[in-house]
Amino acid sequence: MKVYLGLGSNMGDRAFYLREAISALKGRSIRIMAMSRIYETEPWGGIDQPLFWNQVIEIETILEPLDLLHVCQEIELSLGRERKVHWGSRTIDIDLLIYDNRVSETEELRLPHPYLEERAFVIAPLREIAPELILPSGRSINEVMGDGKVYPLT
Ligand SMILES: Nc1ncnc2c1ncn2[C@@H]1O[C@H](COP(=O)(O)OP(=O)(O)OP(=O)(O)O)[C@@H](O)[C@H]1O
Ligand SMILES: Nc1nc2c(c(=O)[nH]1)N=C(CO)CN2
Repeated sequence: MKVYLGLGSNMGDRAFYLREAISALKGRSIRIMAMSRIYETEPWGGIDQPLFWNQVIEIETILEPLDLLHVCQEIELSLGRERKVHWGSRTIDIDLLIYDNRVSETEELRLPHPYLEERAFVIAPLREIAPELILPSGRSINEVMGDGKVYPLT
């Protein structure tokens, strides 16, 4: 199944956490198919906190959505992620953005990710690796967040 994951870090060595998270995903029935560049982004959500580094990856996996979520959560924990402030600082956050054409409305797992189209820090890197993507809403990736000002590091 084709899945897009969103990664974010705004604590400590952000490059290290992004790299380690991606390398931890490998081999757990997950293949990395594409990786965006890293984008340095203003915190979204109204909390005053350090700049984020964000990245989106495309993976191929046989894991079911909840199993994949649990793998991501284990990796977050192993990299020192602590749940404190909602939308607050974190060493690493791994979100399931899109899982094939699956829709899920449970509290534990919402697919597609509920804020997908409002977050330039997700849309810009996603557009980089999937420029032809049609989002689950039926809108094309180029129609959404065209005004979001986020830039890759390199
Ligand atoms: N698509 C999804 N990807 C990751 N987690 C999800 C998803 N949908 C629901 N969740 C649930 O969201 C809960 C809270 O996640 P988390 O603490 O990472 O929130 P957050 O990063 O502060 O906010 P956001 O979910 O808006 O990025 C998790 O326990 C998880 O079960
Ligand atoms: N720029 C940016 N802002 C955020 C991010 C993130 O990854 N990048 N994650 C959040 C919690 O989900 C809240 N705000």
